Amino acid sequence: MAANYAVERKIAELAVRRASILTNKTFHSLVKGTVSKEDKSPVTIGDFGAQSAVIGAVLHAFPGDAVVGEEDADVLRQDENTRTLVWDLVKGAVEESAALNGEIGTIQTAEEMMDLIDRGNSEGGPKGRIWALDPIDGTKGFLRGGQYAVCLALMVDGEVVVGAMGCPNLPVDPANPDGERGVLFSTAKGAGAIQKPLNSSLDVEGTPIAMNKVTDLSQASFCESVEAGHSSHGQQAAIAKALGITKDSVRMDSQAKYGSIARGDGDIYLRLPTSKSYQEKIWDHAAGKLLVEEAGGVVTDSVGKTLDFSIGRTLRDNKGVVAAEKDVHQQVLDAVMAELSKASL
Ligand SMILES: Nc1ncnc2c1ncn2[C@@H]1O[C@H](COP(=O)(O)O)[C@@H](O)[C@H]1OP(=O)(O)O
Ligand SMILES: [Mg+2]
Ligand SMILES: [Mg+2]
Ligand SMILES: [Mg+2]
Repeated sequence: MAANYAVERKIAELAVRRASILTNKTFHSLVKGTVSKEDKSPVTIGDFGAQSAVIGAVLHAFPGDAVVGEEDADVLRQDENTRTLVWDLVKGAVEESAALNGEIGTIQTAEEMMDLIDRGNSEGGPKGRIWALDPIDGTKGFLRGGQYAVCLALMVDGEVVVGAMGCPNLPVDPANPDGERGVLFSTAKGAGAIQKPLNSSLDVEGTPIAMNKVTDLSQASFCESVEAGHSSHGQQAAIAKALGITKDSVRMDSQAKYGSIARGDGDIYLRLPTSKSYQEKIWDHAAGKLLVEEAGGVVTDSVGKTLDFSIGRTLRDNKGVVAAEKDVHQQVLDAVMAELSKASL
């Protein structure tokens, strides 16, 4: 029988939830009011804190696993002020989440916190159990008070089998954008995808999510990056035109885009390369890709190749992302390839 990874999925949910408590606190205590300054530290603090909160939980449950995490603790080891700030936040979030989350491993000292952050140093690869972690995905969104996500996935022998994503600023009900915020998405291969409020009690199963069935592509809508440097808005507009799409794109930062289309809030996510040299990172796509697939979608790169998570910390053999409901993915991909063939990238 195929493994169902139910325990890993549960731990991933709890880990991401603990880190989301921390990033939320970081925003409210440090970021607000500093956004206009050229000060990167608030987001850096959130990144470090969230990485230790997640890795601590993952390795408490699965001590033999490896982790590919975006950050390392070099700065914290050198800079005592930043270290103290991060440690205060981590201590607080670990205590606060213990009541909500049950026992997912404490973090006792600042040293232990830094060691946990540095356990994210796996080189990835095709063998064994490797977690991919983006402690704050969408740093620009985080600083704006917009969308960002804590993203965690488990890969086994190079294949993504579990994904969890905390989106603290995403409305629970897309039809009620001013209502409760904070969504936890999770998925496991073959088991579908769910969402639940981030602050749900432990026994809440969550609501299954599914992509919209698109019968007429001209009625579809795109979810795209806010940042023009991350995905070409001009080419996206040309592709929309070729497909007869007239609805405005929904723009948001981070992998919340994958979560949004997975729950039918938007239909298509394109990431169109803006430079030849940028290599997408595995932690920027692993959880989101499985969420979309388990909600009825297909995810490829911009020439139709599957995303290859087995070759290290990056997706260096892939260019861009095309995510859409499975029955229309090919049609969207054809329009993408036609448009990109016009460019000299
Ligand atoms: N030139 C680039 N092209 C594509 N993605 C990028 C580029 N530079 C940074 N990113 C990554 O895009 C992700 C968020 O993009 P978006 O919110 O637009 O989808 C982040 O993970 C960010 O990395 P980083 O986390 O290092 O900032
Ligand atoms: Mg990222
Ligand atoms: Mg990040
Ligand atoms: Mg970053």
